[in-house]
Amino acid sequence: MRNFGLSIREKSIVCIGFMGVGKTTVGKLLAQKLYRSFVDIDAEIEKEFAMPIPQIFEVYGEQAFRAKEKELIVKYSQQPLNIISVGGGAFLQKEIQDICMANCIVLFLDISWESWKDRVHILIDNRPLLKERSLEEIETLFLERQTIYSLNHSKFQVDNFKAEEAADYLADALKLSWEIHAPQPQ
Ligand SMILES: Nc1ncnc2c1ncn2[C@@H]1O[C@H](COP(=O)(O)OP(=O)(O)OP(=O)(O)O)[C@@H](O)[C@H]1O
Ligand SMILES: O=C(O)C1=C[C@@H](O)[C@@H](O)[C@H](O)C1
Ligand SMILES: [Mg+2]
Repeated sequence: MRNFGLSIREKSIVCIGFMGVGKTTVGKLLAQKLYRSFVDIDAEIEKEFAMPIPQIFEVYGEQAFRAKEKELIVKYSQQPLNIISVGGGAFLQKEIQDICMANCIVLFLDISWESWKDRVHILIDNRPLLKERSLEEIETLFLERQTIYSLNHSKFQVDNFKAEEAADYLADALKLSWEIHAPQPQ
């Protein structure tokens, strides 16, 4: 699908960031506030394989997971008016970076390591890449991934925001930027 000519208000918004930062939680709330469709790529992948992510990794391997991740992001990023939450590793793939940067507004949800590490216990069961690692190794992965996420159009620091507050702030900021970008009446 070609989407040349989408205005900034029509472009889909892609939420990127480390596992557990809140892409799914905040992305879903943001979609409600902006009356957009919400797409969670991890959930779409689970639907396609008809099994949860840890099982996909076990049965088909990470490579098959990454291939499906790319296929789905290519599809949804070219549609207008979606809020798309991608998995924490999606932006490691150059083709995904390129297509999202070209077609969408890429929003990096950032969090400090200090805040993130308090969440590890609620995340570990469903994230195969966390299960294999010690806390020190997860911190290394967290820091390495920061470079990947630094490719974005906009960044929001979630540390001191509840999910609902973050979504409210982002919805207001986006609406304001759309007003500013809109052609002014003569
Ligand atoms: N702003 C927040 N404050 C506190 N907890 C939060 C916040 N946002 C999300 N959470 C909690 O953190 C956990 C992970 O959130 P979520 O699943 O949205 O992360 P994610 O970025 O989508 O992760 P993944 O990359 O693995 O898909 C959930 O239990 C969620 O309730
Ligand atoms: O950071 C990652 O590489 C991942 C994050 C999750 O959202 C899932 O996409 C999967 O567990 C891999
Ligand atoms: Mg998620």
